[in-house]
Amino acid sequence: MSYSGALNPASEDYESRPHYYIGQHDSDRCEVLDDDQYNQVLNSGFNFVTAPITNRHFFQRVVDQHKEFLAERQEWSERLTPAQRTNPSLPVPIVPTLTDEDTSLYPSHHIGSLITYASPWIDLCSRDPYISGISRQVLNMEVAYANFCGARTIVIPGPRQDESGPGVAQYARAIQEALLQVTRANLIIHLPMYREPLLEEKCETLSDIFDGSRIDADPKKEIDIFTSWDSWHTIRSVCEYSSRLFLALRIPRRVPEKALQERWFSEPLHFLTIGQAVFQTNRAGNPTLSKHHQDLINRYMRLKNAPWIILNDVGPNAEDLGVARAIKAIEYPSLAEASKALQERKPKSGLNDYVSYMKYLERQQPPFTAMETPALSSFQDWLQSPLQPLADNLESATYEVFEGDPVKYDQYQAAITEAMAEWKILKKPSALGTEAEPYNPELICAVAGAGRGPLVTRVLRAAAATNTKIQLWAVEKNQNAFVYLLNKNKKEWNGQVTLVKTDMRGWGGPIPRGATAPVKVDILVSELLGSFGDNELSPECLDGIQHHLSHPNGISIPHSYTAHLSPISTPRLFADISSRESDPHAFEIPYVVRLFQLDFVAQKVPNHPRFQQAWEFIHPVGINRADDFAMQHGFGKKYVTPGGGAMYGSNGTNEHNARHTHLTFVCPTRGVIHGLAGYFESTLYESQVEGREGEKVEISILPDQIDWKSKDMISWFPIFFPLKKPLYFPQDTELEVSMWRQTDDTKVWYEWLVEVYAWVGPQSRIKVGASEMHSSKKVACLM
Ligand SMILES: C[S@@+](CC[C@H](N)C(=O)[O-])C[C@H]1O[C@@H](n2cnc3c(N)ncnc32)[C@H](O)[C@@H]1O
Repeated sequence: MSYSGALNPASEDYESRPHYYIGQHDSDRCEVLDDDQYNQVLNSGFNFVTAPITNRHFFQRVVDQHKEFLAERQEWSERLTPAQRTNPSLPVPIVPTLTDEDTSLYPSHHIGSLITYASPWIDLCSRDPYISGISRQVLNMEVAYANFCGARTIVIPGPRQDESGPGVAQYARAIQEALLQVTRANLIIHLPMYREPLLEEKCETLSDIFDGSRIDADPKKEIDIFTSWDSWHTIRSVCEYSSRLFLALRIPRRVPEKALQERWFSEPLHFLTIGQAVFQTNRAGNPTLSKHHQDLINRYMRLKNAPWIILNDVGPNAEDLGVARAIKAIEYPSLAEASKALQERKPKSGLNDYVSYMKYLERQQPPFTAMETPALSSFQDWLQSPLQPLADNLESATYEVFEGDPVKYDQYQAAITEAMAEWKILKKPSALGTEAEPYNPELICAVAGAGRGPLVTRVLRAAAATNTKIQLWAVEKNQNAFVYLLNKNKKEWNGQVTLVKTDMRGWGGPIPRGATAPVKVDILVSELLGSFGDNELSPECLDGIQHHLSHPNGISIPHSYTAHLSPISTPRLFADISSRESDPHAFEIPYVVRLFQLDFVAQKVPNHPRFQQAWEFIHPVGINRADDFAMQHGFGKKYVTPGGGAMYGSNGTNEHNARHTHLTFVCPTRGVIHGLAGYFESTLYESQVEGREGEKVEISILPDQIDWKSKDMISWFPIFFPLKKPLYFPQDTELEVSMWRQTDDTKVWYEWLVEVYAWVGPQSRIKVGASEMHSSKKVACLM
C-alpha cells in the first residue's frame, strides 16, 4: 500500500502512537514570514516554521564594516615599526548595533511558536581572532534580541568542524556567554549526527569571505563518526549541562551504526532536522525514507519529550510564498479580472508531499506497548527516593500501585503452586515425620510482610488449585495495613487466615489450631525486594524469621535474588541531580528511576556482558547466622558472635549480609558515564523434584531478561547510583566497577567506585581516570 492511500485520519488511532510535530525551514529565507505566508506554510501541513533573527541587510553591514576595518588595519600596520608589527594591538572591531532595517523579527502573537535561527554565516570557531570576535558579538546580539522579542527557542549553527585546536573550546565558551543573555529562551545547537562529507552545509561564512586559511575536510579521510558527539560533549560540559541547552540533530543520508544512534538518543534532543537530500524518491515520484531512517526516527520518538521534526528545504519555497503575496497585492479593476489573476497565479495548495509522507510514517509507528502507556511514560527518567518499607509505614495508595501489576502476583502464584505440589512429593515419603517434627497433614504457610494481602490471596488460590489443605498466617508490622487485613480476612478470606501484627523478626512462630506450642513453617512467602534486590533489607528481615522454617524441607519464596549493574551515560539525570542545589547530598543516594533516555556504554562481549551480576542472597541461609541476627536485636535469647572484619564499632552480627563485587565492562567506543544502572532478578522457586532440577519460576527487571522471565512486569523500576562528576573514557577502555554492600549493627548502605583503564598494547593497560569513592551513607535502617 502506498502511503498516500493510507491518509484517512479517521481510520487511525492517533492516541496510541507518538505524535509528530513537523516544522519547516528554508535555508534561503532571510526575512520572517508575514502572516499570509505563515498561514500558507501551516496550511500545507506544517505545525511550525523557522524565522531568521537578522536579515541580509545586517549581514552586509557586518561584512562592509569588516572590509573597512581590514583596509584601515592594512594602512595602519604599514606605519608600524617591525617590533610593533609582531604584536599589533588594534582591538577587535565592534559590530554595528541592530537597527529596524536589520531584522523583520518583532514581538507578535505567534512569536512563541516561531523557531528562531541565529545567522549561519558566523564562525565562532575561526582561528582569526577578528572573525571569531565578530561572530561572538553577532551571536550575543541576536540571542539577546530574540529573547527580548519573546522567542522561546533559538537554533544556533554548531561548529563546522570538530578538529582539535582552539575551535570547539572557543565555540563552547561563546555558547556559555550566550546562555547568560537569555532569560527564558532555550539555545539549541545544530549538529550533524556525524560528519557525512556530502551533507555538509554550504552556507558561506565570514571565514569563507575573509579567511583564506580555512581547510575543508578531506573527503578521502576515513570518517570517525564520534567527532561530532565529541564537540557536543565539550560544549555542554563547558556550559555545565545547562538545562537550557539542547540539540538539533541533523539526520544523515546514511544511518550510522547503533552505538552512535544510542549515544545521541541519550542526549537532550529538541529537534531532528531532515534535509531534502536525505529523502529518496519512490517509483511514483514521491519522497520516502529508508527503513533504517524510519527505525531511527521511531526510536527517538519514544522519548517522553519526543523531538520535533524540522524538514529543511522541502517547500513551500520563497517562490511559492511570493505568489501568495503577489495575489494579495493585485488591484482588481473587475471581479472577472481578479478571478483570472487568481487562477493564473494560484499558489500550490494542499499538503506538502514531504509532510504527507511524514504523517504516513507517524501512523505506521508501532503502537504503544503495555510498558509505554502515558501513565508509565510519565515516569521516564523521573528520580524517586527508594522506599524503606522496614523503617516507614507505607500508605494504602502505594500498596495499590503494587497491586496494579498482575505479572508479579501471577509469578508468585505459579511459584507457590509449584512449591505446594512438590512439597507433597518431597514430604510425603517421610509422612510419619520425626519426633521433633511430627507429620502434619496440613501445610503450614506464612506470608511475611503481607501489606494489604495480595500474596495471601495468591496462597489461598494456589492451595485451591493444588487441592492442598493449609493453615495460613499473615505477619505485618504496619499497623494501618493490619486494619485493612483484619477487614479483608472477615470479608474475603472467611477468617481462614491467622493475622499477626508484629515485626517478623520478633514473631514467635505459628501455633496451629488445637496446639499449644509453635510449629515450623513449610512455605514462607515474602516480597521485601527492592530494585537492587536487597536494598529494602529483605536479607535482614528474612534472617529474623527463617528460624521458623522447617528443616530441611522448608521452602522460602523467594528462594534467591541477585543484584546486577551496568555503567550508563545519562546526561539528563546528571543535569537533574546537579540542579538540586538545595541538597548537598544529592549525589550520595541511589535513586529509583524508570531509566529510559540513556546509553549503555558497555559492549556485550562473551566474558564481560553488558549487565553483570554483583552478588546473590539465598534463603534460607545457614540457620545460626540468621538466629544470631534476630537475637542480637532482642528477638529471643542474646547470642553474639562478633564477625571477623566487621565494621568499626559494630558487633558484626549482620556481617554475613555484607557483600563486595569487582566487575569489568568493555567499552570499544569513547564516551562518558554518569553512574551505574542497578537491576535485580529473583528465583521465586526452583524445582527440587528429581528430574526437574533447574526448572525455575523467576522474575527479572533486567532489560535483556524481563521479556523472557516476567514480561510487562512494572512493579519495579531500576535503581541508579550516580557519579558526582561525569567520567570520560577514551575508546578501547575497560571500566572497572567496585561496589560494596556495607552494614553495621544499625544500618545498610552502598559504596561505589569506577576506574578507567585504557589498552596501550596487546597486553598492557594503563589507568586513565577514576571517579571518587561514593557512599550512600545510609540506605536503610535496620531498627
Ligand atoms: C513491598 S511490601 C509488599 C506487600 C505485599 N506483600 C504486596 O506484595 O503487595 C513489603 C511489606 O512488608 C512489610 N514489612 C517490611 N519489613 C517488615 C518486617 N520486618 N516485619 C513485618 N513486616 C514487614 C511492610 O510493612 C510492607 O507491608
